[in-house]
Amino acid sequence: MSTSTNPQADTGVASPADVKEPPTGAEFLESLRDGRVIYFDGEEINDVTTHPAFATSARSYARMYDSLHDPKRRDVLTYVTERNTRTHKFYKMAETKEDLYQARDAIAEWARMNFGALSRGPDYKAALVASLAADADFYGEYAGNVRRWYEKVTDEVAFVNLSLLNPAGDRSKRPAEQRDVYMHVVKEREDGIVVRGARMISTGAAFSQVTYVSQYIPAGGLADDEADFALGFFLPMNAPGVKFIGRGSYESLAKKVGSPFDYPLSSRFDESDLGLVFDDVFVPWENVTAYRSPEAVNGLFSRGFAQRFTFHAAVRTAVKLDFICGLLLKATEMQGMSGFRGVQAQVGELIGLRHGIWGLNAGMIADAHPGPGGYLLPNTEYGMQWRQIYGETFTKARTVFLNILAGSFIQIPSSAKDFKNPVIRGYLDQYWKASKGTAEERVKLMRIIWDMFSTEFGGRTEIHERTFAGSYEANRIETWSAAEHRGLSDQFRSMVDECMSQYDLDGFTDPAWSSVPWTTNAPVAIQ
Ligand SMILES: Cc1cc2nc3c(=O)[nH]c(=O)nc-3n(C[C@H](O)[C@H](O)[C@H](O)COP(=O)(O)OP(=O)(O)OC[C@H]3O[C@@H](n4cnc5c(N)ncnc54)[C@H](O)[C@@H]3O)c2cc1C
Repeated sequence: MSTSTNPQADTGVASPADVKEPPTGAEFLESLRDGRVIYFDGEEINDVTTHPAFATSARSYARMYDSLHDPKRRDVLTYVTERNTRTHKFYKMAETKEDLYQARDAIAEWARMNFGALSRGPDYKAALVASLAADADFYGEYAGNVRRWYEKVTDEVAFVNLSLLNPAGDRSKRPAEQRDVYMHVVKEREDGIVVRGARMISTGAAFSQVTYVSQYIPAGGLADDEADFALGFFLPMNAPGVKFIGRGSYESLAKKVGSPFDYPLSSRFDESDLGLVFDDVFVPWENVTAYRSPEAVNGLFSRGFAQRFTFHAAVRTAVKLDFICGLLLKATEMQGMSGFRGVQAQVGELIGLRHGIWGLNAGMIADAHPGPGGYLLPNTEYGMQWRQIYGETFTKARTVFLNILAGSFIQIPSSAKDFKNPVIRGYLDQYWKASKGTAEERVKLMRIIWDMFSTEFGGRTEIHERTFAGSYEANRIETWSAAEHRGLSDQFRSMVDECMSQYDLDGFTDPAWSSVPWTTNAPVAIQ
């Protein structure tokens, strides 16, 4: 990898020492050719950089890596660590609010490159490794592994895949009753452990360089007697016995039935969601961060990861809402609707929802609080609220588009080829045009909106935005439990106690009110 002069090490001392630069896009793509096993469409594939289901989306991530070297973007995106490595700013464990502002801007810069479509770039996993490292001592004998993996992932800007959820299986049963499905340890060896079972979904797995596996049991966590399931470890994507099972590819669908003009998002921002099977996989001790410890595994979420991942997600989704607002503004202007009061009210409502997400993110920084290791965590409460409202916000946005654009969605010709046929084009140019825009411009815009909300890619987008950060119920239960743990609920209760202490059966107890004579025959003015 290339080196260059270091202008801005985070030691604060300008140093002429050589900086280890991040991977380029080409180096990133090369790293994915590691022989990993992905089952897709009835076959085993090993090279996602050439396979039609993944290759174009892989370039969207490569572009992000290249941007780390772009002189126009580098200062917004990167900082230089004390190890003299250049990396994305969100890997930094925040010491000041300024660190969080800088992280916000770096996350937003990357998110704008894909219009908020790629939810799990390497920066999302920075939320994970930095929260682990800030809290390394919590992992006891594995603290050294936690620190070493943090440094490795940070210095290499490694794309980490995160797998926390068990397959749907039978939700009425505890993990111990589902050993045949849920991943757990089956053997302890001198040099490591052997694990077996499956995991639900890993977004971005096809493009990741390493997997982190732990456990998240919504709204409660693992019990003490479920230690076989209480594991945390890093694993190379090509570890023997690891099998990934892909869902349908929207990129591949776009290639089969259309063109980038027809599927402008599906065709290049399909971030992939792969199921994971561990077919007796060996994990060496040096990769383990938690072993048979429900306490360590349950702690991951609340002790930093929840705060940092919701911070990342709030920025990414706020950028996405910027884009969605732009789509709505352009579509309503193009079709002569923007002067209608009812339309203005709906556009205004959507813009307001967008403000709400940016505002929550600003609150996460303004009201950041100390977390493990003394590092600053984005505010817990605003992060929890982002989890609750963003899914509904996305669905609301979709509803606004359906209400306003209605039949325009369907008045989209079958493919870009129609514009290339002079006979069809003649009719389209005449009858498919908008009040402000040619037929081609109008269809081009409608195709983005349709892809955002209503293609197979759009359907996946909605379920993703509603639940990737937890189920509807878990998101709300955890807001309640965080309020209990952080003393907020006691504050709420004490306000009620104060109110109730101001009067009793004999009247007001507080002199502010009790000093006024209480007359039961006070006149009631009726007008
Ligand atoms: C597109 C997408 C990408 C994802 N990417 C990732 C990823 O990269 N990594 C990862 O680890 N996970 C990922 N997930 C998983 C995601 O975190 C979960 O889907 C989410 O937490 C919801 O879990 P679930 O579908 O298992 O819902 P469940 O937990 O099954 O809950 C669904 C509903 O069932 C009910 N319910 C379930 N269990 C109980 C119970 N015990 N008691 C009472 N009621 C119950 C509740 O009403 C709940 O709202 C992804 C999900 C999606 C949709």
